[in-house]
Amino acid sequence: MTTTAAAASAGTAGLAGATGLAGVALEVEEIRRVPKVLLHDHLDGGLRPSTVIELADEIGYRGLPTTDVSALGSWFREGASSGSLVRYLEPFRHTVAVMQTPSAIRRVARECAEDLAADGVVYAEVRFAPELHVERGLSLDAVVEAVLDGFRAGARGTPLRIRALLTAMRHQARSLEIAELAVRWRDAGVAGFDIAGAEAGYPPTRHLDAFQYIARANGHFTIHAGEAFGLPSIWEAVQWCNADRLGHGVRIVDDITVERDGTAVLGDLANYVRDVRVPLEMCPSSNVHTGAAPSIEHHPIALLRRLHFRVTVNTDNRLMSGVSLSSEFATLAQVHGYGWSDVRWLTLNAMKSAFLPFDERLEVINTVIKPGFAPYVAPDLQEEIAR
Ligand SMILES: O=c1[nH]cnc2c1ncn2[C@H]1C[C@H](O)[C@@H](CO)O1
Ligand SMILES: [Zn+2]
Repeated sequence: MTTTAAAASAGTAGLAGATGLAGVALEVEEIRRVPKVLLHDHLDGGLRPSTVIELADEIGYRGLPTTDVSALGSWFREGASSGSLVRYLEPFRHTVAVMQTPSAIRRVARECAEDLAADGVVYAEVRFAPELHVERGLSLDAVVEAVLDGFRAGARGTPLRIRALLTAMRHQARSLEIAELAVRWRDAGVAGFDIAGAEAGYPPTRHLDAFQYIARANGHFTIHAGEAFGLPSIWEAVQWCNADRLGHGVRIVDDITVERDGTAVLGDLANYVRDVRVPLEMCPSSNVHTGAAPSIEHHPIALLRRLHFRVTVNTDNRLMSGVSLSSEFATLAQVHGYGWSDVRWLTLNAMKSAFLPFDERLEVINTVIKPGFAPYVAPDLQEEIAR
């Protein structure tokens, strides 16, 4: 199912979604071969289980629930499906515990870049919270330096371009400091800023000074919002903080009513988010695991994609959710019938929304993404929706 002929029949970029040839869902191995873009992936949520065990052994960390590689992978995945963001976040204490020295951080970052490149990702923004990696005395700058070193080493010789986003933990009070750190490292591989962690009780406006600092420095930021809390969180992120993108943003569907005949009526906030093309960094499996969506089948991505929101597909935490970007697309293909033109549309959405300079985004689109999908999407289906 990888020929042009097969691709020519592989669905439309239109409203109905699409499957591969004759309703056959795209396979993960095929999806791995097309160029993809990842905007929302946590460094401390994507370690290889074997690396967690080896690093724990090196530093004498005794807190792991098991030292069997396969059992540890399963343990992380099982813990993730808790239906609650707060519980979903608990296992990060183990990955963070083994990422406290420059060599460990460098290794995790290098392997992250290697794994993304092997999955066919050509542009990635990977985020982490520097403040979580200072337990053994590292400075915030040393943490960032180690990550960027690792990214460079892992991406060397591959088509992957990789940048870091610096995350501040929303329940802590270091966001301004982290925003300053992001601006300090902007020319060395840091593309932007973010806040993450438990959402309920910690609204985006709590960190307004950090966002305003980034804005005054002409920088970019995204905000985890509308995942474990609803519209007020999205509204604050967009209208008070002026977020460039929304991490998840799934609860924007609370501002959309679908009539019996399928007609969708958008509220003011949903209209605004769609009108100004606020990119939504959707992470389907993670959203099911944290309870932000009931299932992949009933995930808001289907409606939002149908309504032409600026939807993108992401992994969030490859270790905890047991996914890769290719597997997320394969799951969507299987459950929602997405075909090559849908994968291409979602990929173009992501590249348009990247925190890279405009000319570099255009270069990736024109020299990597469009040629990479050309064998799979018939020319008449390659028209993408404006903006
Ligand atoms: O989906 C998420 N929502 C909120 N916070 C998250 C999510 N995934 C990971 N995090 C947290 C846990 C990590 O330790 C932190 C920095 O990557 O970000
Ligand atoms: Zn996230």
